[in-house]
Amino acid sequence: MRLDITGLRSGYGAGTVVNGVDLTVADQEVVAVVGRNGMGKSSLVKTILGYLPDVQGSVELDGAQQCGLRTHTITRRGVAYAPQEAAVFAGLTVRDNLYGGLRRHKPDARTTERLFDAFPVLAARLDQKAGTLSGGEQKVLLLTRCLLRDPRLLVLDEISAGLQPSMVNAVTDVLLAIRAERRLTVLMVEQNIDLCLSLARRIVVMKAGRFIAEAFRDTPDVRTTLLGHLAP
Ligand SMILES: Nc1ncnc2c1ncn2[C@@H]1O[C@H](COP(=O)(O)OP(=O)(O)OP(=O)(O)O)[C@@H](O)[C@H]1O
Repeated sequence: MRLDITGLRSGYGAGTVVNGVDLTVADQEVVAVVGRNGMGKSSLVKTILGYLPDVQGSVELDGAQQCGLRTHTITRRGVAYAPQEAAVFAGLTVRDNLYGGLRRHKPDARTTERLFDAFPVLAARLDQKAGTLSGGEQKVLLLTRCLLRDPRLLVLDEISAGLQPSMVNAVTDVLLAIRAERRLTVLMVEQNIDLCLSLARRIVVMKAGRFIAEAFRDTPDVRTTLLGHLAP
């Protein structure tokens, strides 16, 4: 799925937070968005998903306009979103969090096996309440819930936040494998530069609601350049 964003502006009440974003993510491309805290990254992805009410500009998925559509319509078109906050249904079981709302869609068997191999805690605790999982485990529950839906565009907001290093490695491996197998397009907001460089060839830097720089994985010193943009 191709994502085209043009002149996107949004905010909360009178305050503009996303202030003129242009971005194209090609079909099956992975693009990472980095930036310091409060620069509008989460607001950008929430705008794409239809969560913010007052939006100017354009968001197209495979050429079809999404601005003004409700979130459930956008997700039904093949977009899956893992928000920054671990937004699980704490009182429901892990199983119901993973499979609830899937209706007739049957998750791909190979993808399911891969996810349970990577995150054995989910398989082991299918019948326990999701609220009993640790914060990091809840993040991988959200990621797994997204991937079982076989999305065409996966939107991740700081999936690595709160994860221990071994879990970050597992997330990286799973995303690399499933992206290639299921031909996913990925837009990821991320603070972990190493994770960005493992998954994305292109990384854009957001500051005060705009993209101010773009970097490519193969460029010499790209890690240092990106860390420079994140420095206080
Ligand atoms: N619901 C809200 N109501 C009002 N202002 C908000 C709301 N959510 C975010 N903001 C403000 O919008 C600005 C951008 O926040 P946003 O969360 O999009 O940034 P971010 O780059 O994702 O930061 P972080 O990395 O800390 O999550 C901040 O000034 C924030 O306080």
